[in-house]
Amino acid sequence: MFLGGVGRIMSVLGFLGPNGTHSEEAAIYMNTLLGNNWVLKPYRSIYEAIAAADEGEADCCFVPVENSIEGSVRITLDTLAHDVDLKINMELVWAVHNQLLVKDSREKITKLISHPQALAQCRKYIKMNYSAAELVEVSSTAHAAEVVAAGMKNAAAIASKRSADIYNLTVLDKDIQDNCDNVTRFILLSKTTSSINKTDPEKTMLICQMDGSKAGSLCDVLAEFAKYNINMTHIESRPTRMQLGRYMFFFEVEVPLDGRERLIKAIAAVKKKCFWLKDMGLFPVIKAENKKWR
Ligand SMILES: O=C(O)C(=O)C[C@]1(C(=O)O)C=C[C@@H](O)C=C1
Repeated sequence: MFLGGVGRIMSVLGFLGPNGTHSEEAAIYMNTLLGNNWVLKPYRSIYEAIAAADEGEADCCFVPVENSIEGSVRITLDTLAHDVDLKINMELVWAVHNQLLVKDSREKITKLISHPQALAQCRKYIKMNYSAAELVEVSSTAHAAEVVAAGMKNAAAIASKRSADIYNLTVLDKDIQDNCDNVTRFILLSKTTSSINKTDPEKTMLICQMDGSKAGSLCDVLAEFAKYNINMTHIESRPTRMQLGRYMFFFEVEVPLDGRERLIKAIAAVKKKCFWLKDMGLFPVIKAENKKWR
């Protein structure tokens, strides 16, 4: 927190920088939507943004957790499980529009530079139009735009329209992602579950490890969700980092419309079947208006 222009204490929200990333665009949208006046602070990596919120350098952070084409953002899941003690306050589903940006439109393009997620989201476009181009992965889409703006020869960045404006680049091709339904889920993380958003919670995330050497232990956990009629929206496994072949699970489940009672019972039952369980808190889900939802 720091003192704002009128001497008011303002909250700091960390995001993957530099300015112009999809993360920043989504964070600006959320800031406005919630009527907040948070100061947005760019970090060099998703890990650093999350760590800043955990260590109190930022009050909260806003990071991607899953993309509809490329799947989970593993650094977010792993950091939540292994390195920090944070809660999810809300989820924003954000349409990701990727553009092909150049400094000089007369130059031949032999290099495409972007964040690995964005390169993966545009695979078909790249194959059809730039199959021979070298793919250069960098820390964010906006950083790619920065590099092209700084004069990298024969290079085009895959980044947002906002990046084109900030770094003074030309949009050579619009909406080049493989699917017009390209969306990324972002989560707002902070030390506590607060009343940042007054909307009713719709989901929760649980991270846990069960006895992988015992037959049926995952099935036992899933059976508890089924028993309490709790709908699961996402399941993912990641290494525990302790031993090869040992995994932890990420479950995202819905809060029942008729109340939280069943969910609380289901979580308690699941906990009994796990070595450990991290409850990421209840949170609302907001669909951004930068896409027409079907
Ligand atoms: O590089 C960016 O612009 C980001 O905000 C990161 C990120 C990601 O890590 O998934 C966010 C949304 C898009 O899916 C592409 C990239």
